[in-house]
Amino acid sequence: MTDIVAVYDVLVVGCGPGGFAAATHASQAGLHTACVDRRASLGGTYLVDGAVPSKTLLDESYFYRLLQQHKLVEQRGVRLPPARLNMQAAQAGLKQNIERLGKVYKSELSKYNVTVYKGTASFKTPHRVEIAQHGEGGFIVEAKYIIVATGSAIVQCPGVAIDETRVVSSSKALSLDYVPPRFSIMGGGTIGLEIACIFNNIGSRVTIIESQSEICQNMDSELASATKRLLQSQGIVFLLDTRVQCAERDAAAQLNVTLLDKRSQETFAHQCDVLMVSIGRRPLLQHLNISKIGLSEQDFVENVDEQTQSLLKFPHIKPIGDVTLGPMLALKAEQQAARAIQSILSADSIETSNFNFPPNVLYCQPQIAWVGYTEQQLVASHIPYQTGKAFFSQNIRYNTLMPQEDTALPAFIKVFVDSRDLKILGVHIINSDANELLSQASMAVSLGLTAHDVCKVAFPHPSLSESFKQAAQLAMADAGSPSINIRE
Ligand SMILES: Cc1cc2nc3c(=O)[nH]c(=O)nc-3n(C[C@H](O)[C@H](O)[C@H](O)COP(=O)(O)OP(=O)(O)OC[C@H]3O[C@@H](n4cnc5c(N)ncnc54)[C@H](O)[C@@H]3O)c2cc1C
Repeated sequence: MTDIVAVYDVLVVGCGPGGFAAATHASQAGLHTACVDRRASLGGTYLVDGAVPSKTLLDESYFYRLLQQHKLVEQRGVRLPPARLNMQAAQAGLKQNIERLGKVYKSELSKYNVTVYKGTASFKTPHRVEIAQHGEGGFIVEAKYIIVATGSAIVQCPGVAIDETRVVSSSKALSLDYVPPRFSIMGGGTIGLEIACIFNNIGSRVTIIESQSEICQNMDSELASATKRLLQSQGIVFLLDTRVQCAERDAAAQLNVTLLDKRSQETFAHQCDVLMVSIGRRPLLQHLNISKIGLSEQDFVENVDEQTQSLLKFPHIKPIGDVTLGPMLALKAEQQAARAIQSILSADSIETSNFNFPPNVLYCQPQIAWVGYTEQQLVASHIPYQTGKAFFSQNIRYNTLMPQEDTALPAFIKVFVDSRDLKILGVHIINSDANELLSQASMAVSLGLTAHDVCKVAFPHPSLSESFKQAAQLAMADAGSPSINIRE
């Protein structure tokens, strides 16, 4: 067997948000730590082909779209020359930014004395991992604990082969340096909708093909239908209850997509220049050779102690982030990383975080954000609730801001409270700054605050956040329940 080159307390496999957080926590706690990633740049999906490129391009493309709408800007006295878009320059700027942030990851790890290896890790024994580059035989490192933070990969669809030219993944879509005239997306979830907005903003004709009867299954139904109306008003076309059967390229390099209307059971043809497949993501364990140590993918899904992030079969192996069950979000990866390291240091002091209701944001314009129960969930769980809904059109700060596009969709914040004790159960927002507004809502839901608690707090004036307080007040006044019990 190849020699062991180093022995660590903790080896972290994968350096996305989860792996990075695990490595820095471990090293700060005095554990001898190393981290390995197979990509050229650190930062994982999040930095290289996920949140960072999608949010950057969303912002840039929205700015471009606003510049096209002279009337809005001119109302405020600004005169502009016609704006032109250079996608190659936008991509070059994005690449530079990703490289810069990748270097920040690297220098932070070096500051904390974490050894960084570049290569693909695979198990040799439960405590030994081989690190190889380009499929060549590598070297072995040994560790007392191994954190598996290898992330996720896209789910493929039979009959729709991804060639990364005409049929593309989200990673490829986010690196296109041209504007496809017709851009279609298979899947109306958050990732699909955000990328739809980018291409719609820069002038593609965008169609979303969704096999369900609604987009964004995990959203409150009022918010989901408002989102659909909003995006339709911006020009995006939705084909709901429609399934992609196959996609073939013709001699003219056009993509012919065969669609099935689930209601009529009839097939029809759809043409586009690029089709993005965005029907979900699955845990990525492919390169780890887990079968070598007698593990299966099932062990990572079903047989994990969530309190300590440990595999039941091998408690020293701790999966975190997208590779685990539940929402695939960077914040989950980071919180699980902290928990995994805490469990190594002392099983007694593990803090539990509220993962049941992570905050969610769809970064379209205006943004859609939500935390906690949806109305469907409240009804299904038989929880008595009261609702307060405040429109931002009544908010002073909102009225001092640059006018947003006329989307014919009123921006609002909706609060659900438990009728029995006025605990805030869910908050749902449409507003250009919804991501920032959601933080206080998330705090209220996680900490179990009541509408009464929120109303006792002084909010800055004028501020958008005052609408949260107003909605909480309205929820208290919603006389749905006869048995209101205000906690002091
Ligand atoms: C388009 C898009 C937009 C998104 N937007 C958001 C958002 O707005 N907010 C949010 O919270 N989340 C967002 N996400 C999800 C977020 O990116 C993930 O939840 C997050 O990256 C998961 O972190 P992780 O550390 O588990 O894995 P990753 O970030 O995927 O990192 C895993 C790393 O492990 C490496 N690796 C895999 N196998 C091996 C191996 N055998 N050896 C060595 N290295 C290996 C991979 O190369 C990768 O670098 C988005 C995702 C996508 C695709």
